[in-house]
Amino acid sequence: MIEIKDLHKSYRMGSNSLHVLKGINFKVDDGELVAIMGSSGSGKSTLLNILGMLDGADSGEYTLDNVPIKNLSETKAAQYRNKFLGFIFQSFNLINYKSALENVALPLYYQKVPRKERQEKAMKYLDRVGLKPWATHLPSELSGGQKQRVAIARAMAAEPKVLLADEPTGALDSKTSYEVMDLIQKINDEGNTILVVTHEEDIAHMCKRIVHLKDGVIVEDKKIEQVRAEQYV
Ligand SMILES: Nc1ncnc2c1ncn2[C@@H]1O[C@H](COP(=O)(O)OP(=O)(O)OP(=O)(O)O)[C@@H](O)[C@H]1O
Repeated sequence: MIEIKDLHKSYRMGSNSLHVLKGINFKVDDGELVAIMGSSGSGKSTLLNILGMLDGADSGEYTLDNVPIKNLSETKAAQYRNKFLGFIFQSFNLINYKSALENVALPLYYQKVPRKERQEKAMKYLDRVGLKPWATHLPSELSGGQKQRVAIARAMAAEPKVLLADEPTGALDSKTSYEVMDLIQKINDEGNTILVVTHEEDIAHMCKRIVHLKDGVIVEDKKIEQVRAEQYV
């Protein structure tokens, strides 16, 4: 599904350059649930932004679903991003003046899905995350965990091949974090490929594989026995 080879990324700061990713190699197969761990500044978000096609690498190869992501035009990149990738953020990134249902339907609107189908699909995914009764509510009327579940439904609505989650539990208390991880595990059980950036050990152990970044290189990449979140909710 994902393959990256010798990926490098530097940021320019005045006359200085900060080498953030220093030759990253890894492969993610269909159906994996991977935690990307590392201390602050190790390059996790930089890597996720490149995987999410929100930013480009300086050198190296990135192949997503057998498509080489290099030198794509803005339009093509946006098309691939919408088709292949769903995003989940720490701060939910919901639109405050739109209902839960409208938030979930939004990516479908951008994909020009007809209105009726949009509504049906959005409701289906809202139901999938257990929030059908909250469809007409605004984000301000939802708890943090519910907001993240709406964001997960929104990420899933366009039926992407990969879900990329950047600190999805970072703004939540432990119990709510485990509820969100329970949902992420169940979505993964259904065969979806998911990458989760986290600096929390317990959250990483709820994935099936941990990739550990340190100073822009992968220092460890191991499959693990998954801890199920369900027992803590
Ligand atoms: N747009 C940018 N311009 C310049 N430097 C940047 C930029 N984005 C990130 N950096 C720097 O690159 C390094 C890696 O940042 P990155 O956000 O990828 O780390 P991270 O592991 O995700 O950290 P955190 O856990 O704090 O989010 C940091 O030193 C950061 O200051």
